[in-house]
Amino acid sequence: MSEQNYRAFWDEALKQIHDEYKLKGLESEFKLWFNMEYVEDTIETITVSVPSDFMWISMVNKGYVNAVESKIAELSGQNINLTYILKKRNSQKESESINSVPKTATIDSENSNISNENEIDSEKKSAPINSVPTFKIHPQLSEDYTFEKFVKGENSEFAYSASLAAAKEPGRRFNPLLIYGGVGLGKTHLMQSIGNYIYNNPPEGKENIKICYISAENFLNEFTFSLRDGTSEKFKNKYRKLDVLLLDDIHFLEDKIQTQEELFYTFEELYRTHAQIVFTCDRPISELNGIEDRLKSRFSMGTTIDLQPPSYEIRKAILLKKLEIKKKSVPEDVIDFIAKNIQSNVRELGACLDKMIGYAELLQKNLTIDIAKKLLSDNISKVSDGSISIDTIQKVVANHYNISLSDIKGVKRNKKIAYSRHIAIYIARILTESSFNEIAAEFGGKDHSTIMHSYNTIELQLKTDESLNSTIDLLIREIKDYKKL
Ligand SMILES: Nc1ncnc2c1ncn2[C@@H]1O[C@H](COP(=O)(O)OP(=O)(O)OP(=O)(O)O)[C@@H](O)[C@H]1O
Repeated sequence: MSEQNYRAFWDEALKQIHDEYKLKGLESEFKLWFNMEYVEDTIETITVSVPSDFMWISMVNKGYVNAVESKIAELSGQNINLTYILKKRNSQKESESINSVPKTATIDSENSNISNENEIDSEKKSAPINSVPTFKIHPQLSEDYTFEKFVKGENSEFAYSASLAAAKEPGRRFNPLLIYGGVGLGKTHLMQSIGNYIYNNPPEGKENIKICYISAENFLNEFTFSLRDGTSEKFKNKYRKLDVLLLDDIHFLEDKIQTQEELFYTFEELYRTHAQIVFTCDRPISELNGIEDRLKSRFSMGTTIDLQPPSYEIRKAILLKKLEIKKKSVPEDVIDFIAKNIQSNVRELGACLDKMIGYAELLQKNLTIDIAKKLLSDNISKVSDGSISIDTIQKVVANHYNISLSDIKGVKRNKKIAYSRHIAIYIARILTESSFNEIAAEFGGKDHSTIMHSYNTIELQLKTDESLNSTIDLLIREIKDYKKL
């Protein structure tokens, strides 16, 4: 079935549902619950964009997604699943700016040995940096995550090569592929690069290749909804017939026994059919708790890659690459300063760079080392100051939210207490070098995945909530001042 055919059914289904709601005087309900936009389709799936993960889960929960699927089935005679991506907030692509990079300020000769361009078949580039019209965008993959945009260093050499090999020969030599390592080191970037490469260079005879990228958390959610809605057959069909499964953050499945069982059978079927399977995890499989042995053995039966933090040279190269992509410039000594001080998390490295660029553009100022020191003081102490204790963080956050210290460490689920606890856990993770397990021990011996969930909740919210950003900045200042007293 061609894209155009499904598109027509989609339009007609939405029109008919809209008419039914109009008739009942429920126009605003329609606007709220059918706020989905068609993106593209494959043989069995239509991808739509929605405003948020929460919105999608509610649409599924309340049966609106099912209503659209049924209407399309009624009109087309085909069982088509809806799947979603998030609506892009604004169309990126800053093509010009006050700081547009002079040609000489892109990756320089000093770093040219770490360019990846020559390693990717010159005639089959999956995602050239300067956007090329032929690059096909997969609805679940970010076009920013390609091999060309990944800076390879000694920390990631094997990870990069194995991922590229898996992408070139899916389902063959590196299958399954497991990439593990700390937060923000590029696991998702490599995983999605594999997806983007295969999507743009499918093996012969596989032009309609079925690729699915999903976080383990969303896999679990979708599976749970399918059980509740009696659509588990549909779920099985969707995942067991894939050509490529990219499952991110499998540590999330600790103690989720039923989902593990489903994943086990999905794995067996995909492996049998030579589908390419890629997993990421925040630690070695041997350190996962609450995962069945048979699944652990499947996770690690192929190639396992340990992604380490990058060296200073690579951090600098990553910053330069990001500037090249954004077509921006920042003075070399400022780049040096960021690369020297932000050591363990590439995501934070990028965030610091964005902060500097944003400042320079907003105030139309030239960046200097002094401005950099001031602007990044919070980030820098996050990694260099090992003297802040979790106890101090708990006290300051508890005091800020006017709750007791025992509550912040305890198990009460009252909204205010649980939220303050999430924030304290998030700050503990970024201000100290404690692992999730160490933080768990300081919060009354909670499960490590509970701590990770708290961290992820706040991290996600920070992406869209400006006032939470200010609150966290304020708390960090209070914590540092507390330390000085
Ligand atoms: N070697 C690299 N070259 C270029 N960019 C990189 C590199 N490593 C990481 N990044 C960038 O850092 C950011 C974080 O990477 P990513 O999300 O892949 O990390 P992760 O290991 O999956 O993190 P998490 O543990 O939080 O899931 C992304 O913007 C990614 O593009």
